[in-house]
Amino acid sequence: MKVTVVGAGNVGATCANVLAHNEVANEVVLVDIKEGVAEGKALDMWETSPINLYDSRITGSTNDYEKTAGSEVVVITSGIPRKPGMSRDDLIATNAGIVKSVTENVVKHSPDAKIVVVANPLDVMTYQAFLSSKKDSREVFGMAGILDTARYRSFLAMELNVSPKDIQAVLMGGHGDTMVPLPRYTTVGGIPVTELISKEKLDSIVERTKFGGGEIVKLLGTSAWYAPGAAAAQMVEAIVKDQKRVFPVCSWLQGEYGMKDLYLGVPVVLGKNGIERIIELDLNDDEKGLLEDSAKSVKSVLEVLDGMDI
Ligand SMILES: NC(=O)c1ccc[n+]([C@@H]2O[C@H](COP(=O)([O-])OP(=O)(O)OC[C@H]3O[C@@H](n4cnc5c(N)ncnc54)[C@H](O)[C@@H]3O)[C@@H](O)[C@H]2O)c1
Ligand SMILES: O=C(O)C[C@H](O)C(=O)O
Repeated sequence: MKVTVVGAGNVGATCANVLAHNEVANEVVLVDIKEGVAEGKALDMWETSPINLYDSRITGSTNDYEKTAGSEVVVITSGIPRKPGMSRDDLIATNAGIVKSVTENVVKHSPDAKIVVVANPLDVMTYQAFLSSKKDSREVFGMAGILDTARYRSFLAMELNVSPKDIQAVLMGGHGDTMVPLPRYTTVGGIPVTELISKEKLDSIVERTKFGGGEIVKLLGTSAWYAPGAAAAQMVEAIVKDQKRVFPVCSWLQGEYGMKDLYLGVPVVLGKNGIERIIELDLNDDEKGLLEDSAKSVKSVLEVLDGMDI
């Protein structure tokens, strides 16, 4: 079973490495537009197989989509990352065209693939892939919620000095600074987090989470890749192993949460058919207000996309 990762940069290469290392797929194909980069990184990864003891085959290709034919899942990471001082939305002018052409090539060779979009601005790039793929919306979705929730969970684990494994949380909304971590749906080994931490501390962790991407950009001069690559690989694993994992995923809403014709992060069941079910939580008025603000922010970027000639 084959999985393709398009974009052999920081996120794509990390994702491919996790997929091969964890034997999620027996064939991983890495594609990039830059001559030799995907081949070189794939070869370097394959040379770790005798050390790390895996046998997933990993190969690279410079823009030859024939090699991706018949992929079960395709992860689209191709696109420029932001630099300090930029917002994710500033990337739309370059990335919309890249996502469009890559999606068309992907679908031509793997018409049945589930497509996981990673390029930013995430919610709008996922919509672009949906438009360009002409596929069922349950088969085209975006990765952001697993990453954002992981940041939230990791910050809580540091603060409480507990294992991150024991922290469960829900985070919804767009992948921007208006994302909505939900303390009411956050538990530590089954205990509501609000019983273990002061409101002030929890509020500051929620704020840090919302700006978690920017925190890394400021430190590195480019955006994160270890956690994003691992998060995308976790989505691939849920699909190819039909795990029915419950994750926040950027999904096409058709009335859920009172929203229509919009990609936004919501909890879903992820399995072999892609998004198998959207879970609707009974949000309180404050939570609904925050989700609506986040949707508004995504819609303003969608308007930019609508005005573009790509
Ligand atoms: N959704 C998320 O949570 C999340 C997290 C991290 C990064 N991102 C986004 O993912 C994207 C990639 O980030 P990165 O750090 O890996 O960037 P990067 O610059 O390291 O890698 C991007 C790669 O895409 C390739 N590329 C560009 N156009 C292409 C095309 N038409 N076909 C194939 N390959 C092409 C480039 O050559 C480059 O190797 C960015 O848009 C970034 O903002 C999203
Ligand atoms: O912050 C970015 O620009 C990249 C990504 O969306 C992230 O959250 O790490």
